[in-house]
Amino acid sequence: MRKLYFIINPQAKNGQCQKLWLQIEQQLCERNVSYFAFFTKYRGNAREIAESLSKKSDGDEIIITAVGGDGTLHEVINGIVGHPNVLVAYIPGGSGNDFSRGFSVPKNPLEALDVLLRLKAKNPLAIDVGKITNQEQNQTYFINNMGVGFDALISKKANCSKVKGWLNRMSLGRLVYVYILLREMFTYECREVTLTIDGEPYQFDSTWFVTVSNQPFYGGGMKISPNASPTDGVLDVTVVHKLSKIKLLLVFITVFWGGHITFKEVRTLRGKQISIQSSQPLDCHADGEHIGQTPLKIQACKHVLPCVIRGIHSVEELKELSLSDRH
Ligand SMILES: Nc1ncnc2c1ncn2[C@@H]1O[C@H](COP(=O)(O)OP(=O)(O)OP(=O)(O)O)[C@@H](O)[C@H]1O
Repeated sequence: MRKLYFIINPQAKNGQCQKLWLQIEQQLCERNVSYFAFFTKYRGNAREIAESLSKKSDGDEIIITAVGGDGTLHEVINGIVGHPNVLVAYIPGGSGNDFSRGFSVPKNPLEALDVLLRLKAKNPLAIDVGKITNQEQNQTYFINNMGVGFDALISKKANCSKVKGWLNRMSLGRLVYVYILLREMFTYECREVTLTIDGEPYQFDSTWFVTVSNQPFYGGGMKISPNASPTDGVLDVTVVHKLSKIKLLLVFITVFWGGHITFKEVRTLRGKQISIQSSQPLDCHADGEHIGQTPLKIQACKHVLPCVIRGIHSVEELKELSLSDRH
Protein backbone atom coordinates (compact mmCIF):
# COMPACT_ATOMS: atom_id res chain seq x y z
CA MET A 1 0.00 0.00 0.00
CA ARG A 2 1.44 3.40 -1.04
CA LYS A 3 1.75 5.88 1.81
CA LEU A 4 -0.17 9.09 1.21
CA TYR A 5 1.45 12.44 2.02
CA PHE A 6 -0.08 15.92 1.68
CA ILE A 7 1.96 19.12 1.44
CA ILE A 8 -0.35 22.07 2.06
CA ASN A 9 0.37 25.72 1.37
CA PRO A 10 -1.92 27.42 3.90
CA GLN A 11 -1.20 30.81 2.26
CA ALA A 12 -2.41 29.80 -1.23
CA LYS A 13 -5.35 31.82 -2.52
CA ASN A 14 -4.62 34.38 0.18
CA GLY A 15 -5.12 31.98 3.05
CA GLN A 16 -8.28 30.30 1.74
CA CYS A 17 -6.35 27.04 1.24
CA GLN A 18 -6.10 26.56 4.99
CA LYS A 19 -9.91 26.39 5.25
CA LEU A 20 -10.01 24.07 2.26
CA TRP A 21 -7.64 21.69 4.04
CA LEU A 22 -10.10 21.40 6.96
CA GLN A 23 -12.71 20.03 4.53
CA ILE A 24 -10.20 17.62 3.01
CA GLU A 25 -9.11 16.46 6.45
CA GLN A 26 -12.71 15.82 7.45
CA GLN A 27 -13.25 13.69 4.35
CA LEU A 28 -10.07 11.71 5.01
CA CYS A 29 -11.19 11.01 8.59
CA GLU A 30 -14.73 10.05 7.55
CA ARG A 31 -13.32 7.66 4.97
CA ASN A 32 -10.81 6.21 7.38
CA VAL A 33 -7.82 7.01 5.16
CA SER A 34 -4.40 7.10 6.81
CA TYR A 35 -2.18 9.95 5.69
CA PHE A 36 0.56 12.36 6.75
CA ALA A 37 0.17 16.13 6.39
CA PHE A 38 2.81 18.87 6.29
CA PHE A 39 2.15 22.62 6.14
CA THR A 40 4.59 24.88 4.33
CA LYS A 41 6.01 27.67 6.46
CA TYR A 42 7.71 29.78 3.81
CA ARG A 43 8.44 29.98 0.09
CA GLY A 44 10.62 27.03 -0.95
CA ASN A 45 9.51 24.87 1.98
CA ALA A 46 7.26 22.59 -0.15
CA ARG A 47 10.30 21.63 -2.21
CA GLU A 48 12.33 20.88 0.92
CA ILE A 49 9.56 18.73 2.43
CA ALA A 50 9.02 16.83 -0.84
CA GLU A 51 12.74 16.23 -1.25
CA SER A 52 13.13 14.99 2.31
CA LEU A 53 10.11 12.62 2.00
CA SER A 54 11.45 11.30 -1.32
CA LYS A 55 14.88 10.59 0.15
CA LYS A 56 13.38 8.87 3.20
CA SER A 57 11.05 6.73 1.07
CA ASP A 58 13.95 4.35 0.49
CA GLY A 59 12.60 3.20 -2.87
CA ASP A 60 9.07 2.44 -1.57
CA GLU A 61 6.28 3.84 -3.70
CA ILE A 62 4.68 6.86 -2.04
CA ILE A 63 2.23 9.55 -3.18
CA ILE A 64 2.95 13.21 -2.48
CA THR A 65 -0.07 15.45 -3.01
CA ALA A 66 0.37 19.19 -3.39
CA VAL A 67 -2.54 21.16 -1.91
CA GLY A 68 -2.35 24.77 -3.08
CA GLY A 69 -1.75 26.57 -6.35
CA ASP A 70 0.56 25.96 -9.29
CA GLY A 71 3.45 27.45 -7.29
CA THR A 72 3.13 24.80 -4.58
CA LEU A 73 2.93 22.02 -7.16
CA HIS A 74 5.98 23.48 -8.94
CA GLU A 75 7.96 23.27 -5.71
CA VAL A 76 6.80 19.71 -4.96
CA ILE A 77 7.82 18.56 -8.43
CA ASN A 78 11.25 20.11 -8.02
CA GLY A 79 11.63 18.14 -4.79
CA ILE A 80 10.71 14.76 -6.28
CA VAL A 81 12.06 14.63 -9.84
CA GLY A 82 14.71 11.91 -9.96
CA HIS A 83 12.79 9.66 -7.54
CA PRO A 84 10.76 7.41 -9.85
CA ASN A 85 9.13 5.68 -6.85
CA VAL A 86 7.46 8.97 -5.83
CA LEU A 87 4.08 9.67 -7.44
CA VAL A 88 2.64 13.17 -7.53
CA ALA A 89 -1.00 14.20 -7.06
CA TYR A 90 -2.71 17.57 -6.81
CA ILE A 91 -5.67 19.17 -5.06
CA PRO A 92 -6.35 22.65 -6.44
CA GLY A 93 -6.29 25.29 -3.73
CA GLY A 94 -4.72 28.27 -5.46
CA SER A 95 -5.98 31.22 -7.45
CA GLY A 96 -4.87 30.11 -10.93
CA ASN A 97 -4.74 26.30 -10.92
CA ASP A 98 -3.57 25.86 -14.52
CA PHE A 99 -2.35 22.34 -13.78
CA SER A 100 -5.93 21.20 -13.16
CA ARG A 101 -7.01 22.66 -16.50
CA GLY A 102 -4.33 20.90 -18.49
CA PHE A 103 -4.29 17.61 -16.60
CA SER A 104 -8.00 16.83 -16.06
CA VAL A 105 -7.90 17.34 -12.29
CA PRO A 106 -11.40 18.35 -11.08
CA LYS A 107 -11.68 22.02 -10.17
CA ASN A 108 -13.61 21.14 -7.04
CA PRO A 109 -11.04 20.14 -4.37
CA LEU A 110 -13.29 17.49 -2.81
CA GLU A 111 -13.87 15.91 -6.21
CA ALA A 112 -10.10 16.00 -6.80
CA LEU A 113 -9.65 14.17 -3.49
CA ASP A 114 -12.23 11.62 -4.54
CA VAL A 115 -10.32 10.93 -7.78
CA LEU A 116 -7.05 10.64 -5.84
CA LEU A 117 -8.52 8.10 -3.41
CA ARG A 118 -9.99 6.06 -6.26
CA LEU A 119 -6.69 6.02 -8.22
CA LYS A 120 -4.13 5.81 -5.44
CA ALA A 121 -3.52 2.09 -5.83
CA LYS A 122 -3.69 2.10 -9.66
CA ASN A 123 -0.88 2.51 -12.19
CA PRO A 124 0.24 6.14 -12.46
CA LEU A 125 0.42 8.10 -15.71
CA ALA A 126 3.99 9.08 -16.62
CA ILE A 127 4.10 12.65 -17.87
CA ASP A 128 6.80 14.90 -19.30
CA VAL A 129 8.43 17.83 -17.55
CA GLY A 130 10.71 20.59 -18.83
CA LYS A 131 14.17 21.14 -17.36
CA ILE A 132 15.66 24.65 -17.35
CA THR A 133 19.41 25.16 -16.87
CA ASN A 134 20.69 28.68 -16.26
CA GLN A 135 24.12 30.19 -16.81
CA GLU A 136 25.28 29.04 -13.36
CA GLN A 137 24.19 25.47 -14.25
CA ASN A 138 21.32 25.60 -11.67
CA GLN A 139 18.38 23.46 -12.74
CA THR A 140 14.64 24.05 -12.33
CA TYR A 141 11.87 21.78 -13.58
CA PHE A 142 8.48 22.98 -14.80
CA ILE A 143 5.29 21.05 -15.31
CA ASN A 144 3.01 23.63 -16.95
CA ASN A 145 5.20 26.13 -18.77
CA MET A 146 8.00 28.65 -18.53
CA GLY A 147 8.25 32.10 -20.03
CA VAL A 148 10.71 34.85 -20.80
CA GLY A 149 10.06 38.58 -21.17
CA PHE A 150 6.76 40.37 -20.66
CA ASP A 151 4.83 37.39 -19.27
CA ALA A 152 7.58 36.72 -16.70
CA LEU A 153 7.40 40.34 -15.66
CA ILE A 154 3.62 40.03 -15.25
CA SER A 155 3.83 36.87 -13.14
CA LYS A 156 6.59 38.40 -10.98
CA LYS A 157 4.46 41.48 -10.33
CA ALA A 158 1.27 39.44 -9.87
CA ASN A 159 2.86 37.26 -7.18
CA CYS A 160 3.56 40.27 -4.97
CA SER A 161 0.51 42.31 -5.89
CA LYS A 162 -1.94 43.46 -3.20
CA VAL A 163 -4.62 43.51 -5.88
CA LYS A 164 -4.32 39.70 -6.14
CA GLY A 165 -5.46 39.46 -2.51
CA TRP A 166 -8.48 41.69 -3.09
CA LEU A 167 -9.45 39.83 -6.26
CA ASN A 168 -9.00 36.46 -4.51
CA ARG A 169 -11.48 37.52 -1.84
CA MET A 170 -14.04 37.98 -4.64
CA SER A 171 -12.93 34.68 -6.29
CA LEU A 172 -11.52 36.70 -9.21
CA GLY A 173 -7.83 36.10 -8.44
CA ARG A 174 -6.86 35.17 -11.96
CA LEU A 175 -7.89 38.64 -13.21
CA VAL A 176 -4.73 39.96 -11.58
CA TYR A 177 -2.79 39.04 -14.76
CA VAL A 178 -5.16 41.15 -16.86
CA TYR A 179 -4.82 44.07 -14.47
CA ILE A 180 -1.00 43.95 -14.46
CA LEU A 181 -0.78 43.45 -18.22
CA LEU A 182 -2.82 46.60 -18.77
CA ARG A 183 -0.70 48.50 -16.26
CA GLU A 184 2.73 47.42 -17.55
CA MET A 185 2.28 47.20 -21.32
CA PHE A 186 2.68 50.93 -21.95
CA THR A 187 6.18 51.08 -20.47
CA TYR A 188 7.54 47.64 -21.44
CA GLU A 189 10.44 47.64 -23.91
CA CYS A 190 10.53 44.73 -26.35
CA ARG A 191 13.91 43.05 -26.96
CA GLU A 192 15.71 41.00 -29.58
CA VAL A 193 15.58 37.28 -28.74
CA THR A 194 17.56 34.40 -30.28
CA LEU A 195 16.24 30.85 -29.96
CA THR A 196 17.96 27.63 -30.91
CA ILE A 197 15.54 24.73 -31.23
CA ASP A 198 17.03 21.28 -31.82
CA GLY A 199 20.05 22.91 -33.43
CA GLU A 200 18.06 25.32 -35.65
CA PRO A 201 18.60 29.08 -34.94
CA TYR A 202 15.70 31.61 -34.95
CA GLN A 203 16.02 35.37 -34.48
CA PHE A 204 13.13 37.60 -33.36
CA ASP A 205 13.24 41.40 -33.23
CA SER A 206 11.13 43.41 -30.87
CA THR A 207 9.90 40.41 -28.86
CA TRP A 208 7.21 40.74 -26.19
CA PHE A 209 7.68 37.25 -24.79
CA VAL A 210 8.58 33.62 -25.42
CA THR A 211 6.78 30.78 -23.64
CA VAL A 212 7.72 27.11 -23.60
CA SER A 213 4.75 24.88 -22.76
CA ASN A 214 4.22 21.31 -21.61
CA GLN A 215 0.43 21.74 -21.55
CA PRO A 216 -1.90 24.33 -23.11
CA PHE A 217 -2.88 26.58 -20.17
CA TYR A 218 -1.14 29.35 -18.28
CA GLY A 219 -1.77 32.59 -16.43
CA GLY A 220 -5.02 31.34 -14.87
CA GLY A 221 -6.74 29.85 -17.92
CA MET A 222 -5.17 31.39 -21.02
CA LYS A 223 -4.74 28.79 -23.74
CA ILE A 224 -1.27 29.99 -24.74
CA SER A 225 -0.22 26.77 -26.44
CA PRO A 226 -3.39 25.02 -27.66
CA ASN A 227 -1.54 22.04 -29.17
CA ALA A 228 0.85 21.26 -26.31
CA SER A 229 0.67 17.73 -24.91
CA PRO A 230 2.33 16.65 -21.65
CA THR A 231 2.97 13.12 -22.89
CA ASP A 232 4.55 13.65 -26.35
CA GLY A 233 8.15 14.26 -25.20
CA VAL A 234 8.19 17.62 -26.99
CA LEU A 235 7.85 21.20 -25.75
CA ASP A 236 5.76 23.82 -27.59
CA VAL A 237 7.23 27.29 -28.09
CA THR A 238 5.18 30.46 -28.62
CA VAL A 239 6.87 33.72 -29.60
CA VAL A 240 4.98 37.04 -29.70
CA HIS A 241 6.94 39.72 -31.53
CA LYS A 242 6.71 42.88 -33.68
CA LEU A 243 3.29 43.72 -32.30
CA SER A 244 1.91 47.19 -31.57
CA LYS A 245 0.50 47.80 -28.08
CA ILE A 246 -3.04 48.03 -29.44
CA LYS A 247 -2.69 44.78 -31.35
CA LEU A 248 -1.19 43.14 -28.25
CA LEU A 249 -4.53 43.77 -26.53
CA LEU A 250 -6.37 42.11 -29.41
CA VAL A 251 -4.04 39.12 -29.35
CA PHE A 252 -4.44 38.96 -25.57
CA ILE A 253 -8.22 38.65 -25.84
CA THR A 254 -7.94 35.80 -28.33
CA VAL A 255 -5.49 33.84 -26.15
CA PHE A 256 -8.38 32.73 -23.91
CA TRP A 257 -9.60 30.40 -26.67
CA GLY A 258 -6.24 29.85 -28.39
CA GLY A 259 -7.11 32.11 -31.37
CA HIS A 260 -3.88 34.13 -31.03
CA ILE A 261 -1.84 31.54 -32.96
CA THR A 262 -3.43 32.68 -36.21
CA PHE A 263 -1.79 36.15 -36.00
CA LYS A 264 1.35 36.59 -38.13
CA GLU A 265 3.14 38.12 -35.13
CA VAL A 266 2.68 34.90 -33.13
CA ARG A 267 5.11 32.17 -34.10
CA THR A 268 4.69 28.60 -32.85
CA LEU A 269 7.55 26.09 -32.86
CA ARG A 270 8.27 22.74 -31.20
CA GLY A 271 11.36 20.96 -29.97
CA LYS A 272 13.20 18.92 -27.38
CA GLN A 273 16.28 21.11 -26.80
CA ILE A 274 15.72 24.85 -26.69
CA SER A 275 18.05 27.69 -25.80
CA ILE A 276 16.95 31.29 -25.23
CA GLN A 277 19.26 34.30 -25.46
CA SER A 278 18.36 37.96 -25.51
CA SER A 279 19.97 41.31 -26.33
CA GLN A 280 19.60 42.21 -22.62
CA PRO A 281 18.89 39.91 -19.64
CA LEU A 282 15.14 39.19 -19.48
CA ASP A 283 13.08 37.94 -16.53
CA CYS A 284 12.06 34.27 -16.59
CA HIS A 285 9.37 32.31 -14.80
CA ALA A 286 8.75 28.60 -14.40
CA ASP A 287 5.11 27.66 -13.61
CA GLY A 288 4.53 31.31 -12.65
CA GLU A 289 7.46 31.44 -10.18
CA HIS A 290 10.28 33.89 -10.91
CA ILE A 291 13.53 31.96 -11.49
CA GLY A 292 16.05 34.47 -12.81
CA GLN A 293 17.07 35.81 -16.20
CA THR A 294 18.21 34.81 -19.67
CA PRO A 295 20.28 33.10 -21.10
CA LEU A 296 18.75 29.64 -20.45
CA LYS A 297 18.65 26.14 -21.86
CA ILE A 298 15.50 24.04 -21.75
CA GLN A 299 15.15 20.33 -22.28
CA ALA A 300 12.07 18.12 -22.62
CA CYS A 301 12.24 15.16 -20.19
CA LYS A 302 9.89 12.50 -21.51
CA HIS A 303 7.62 10.48 -19.16
CA VAL A 304 9.74 11.12 -16.05
CA LEU A 305 6.99 12.08 -13.61
CA PRO A 306 4.48 9.45 -12.43
CA CYS A 307 1.18 11.19 -11.66
CA VAL A 308 -2.00 10.07 -9.94
CA ILE A 309 -4.41 11.72 -12.35
CA ARG A 310 -7.42 10.51 -14.30
CA GLY A 311 -5.91 11.07 -17.72
CA ILE A 312 -5.18 13.90 -20.05
CA HIS A 313 -7.48 15.50 -22.56
CA SER A 314 -6.42 14.88 -26.13
CA VAL A 315 -5.59 17.94 -28.18
CA GLU A 316 -8.89 17.46 -30.03
CA GLU A 317 -10.88 17.37 -26.78
CA LEU A 318 -9.14 20.50 -25.57
CA LYS A 319 -10.00 22.32 -28.78
CA GLU A 320 -13.67 21.56 -28.15
CA LEU A 321 -13.62 22.73 -24.56
CA SER A 322 -14.19 26.44 -24.12
CA LEU A 323 -12.80 28.19 -21.10
CA SER A 324 -16.24 28.50 -19.52
CA ASP A 325 -16.89 24.79 -19.90
CA ARG A 326 -13.81 23.99 -17.95
CA HIS A 327 -13.62 26.47 -15.08
N1 LIG B 1 3.71 29.19 4.17
C1 LIG B 1 3.97 30.01 3.16
N2 LIG B 1 4.05 31.34 3.36
C2 LIG B 1 4.28 32.18 2.35
N3 LIG B 1 4.44 31.80 1.04
C3 LIG B 1 4.38 30.49 0.79
C4 LIG B 1 4.13 29.53 1.81
N4 LIG B 1 4.09 28.30 1.25
C5 LIG B 1 4.31 28.48 -0.07
N5 LIG B 1 4.48 29.79 -0.36
C6 LIG B 1 4.68 30.43 -1.67
O1 LIG B 1 3.42 30.99 -2.05
C7 LIG B 1 3.46 31.25 -3.47
C8 LIG B 1 2.09 31.08 -4.09
O2 LIG B 1 1.64 29.77 -3.88
P1 LIG B 1 0.64 29.03 -4.85
O3 LIG B 1 1.04 29.21 -6.26
O4 LIG B 1 0.50 27.67 -4.33
O5 LIG B 1 -0.75 29.77 -4.60
P2 LIG B 1 -1.52 30.86 -5.45
O6 LIG B 1 -0.60 31.93 -5.88
O7 LIG B 1 -2.73 31.23 -4.68
O8 LIG B 1 -2.01 30.00 -6.70
P3 LIG B 1 -1.68 30.05 -8.28
O9 LIG B 1 -0.18 29.93 -8.45
O10 LIG B 1 -2.39 28.85 -8.83
O11 LIG B 1 -2.21 31.35 -8.78
C9 LIG B 1 4.51 30.30 -4.01
O12 LIG B 1 5.57 31.09 -4.49
C10 LIG B 1 4.97 29.50 -2.81
O13 LIG B 1 6.35 29.23 -2.84
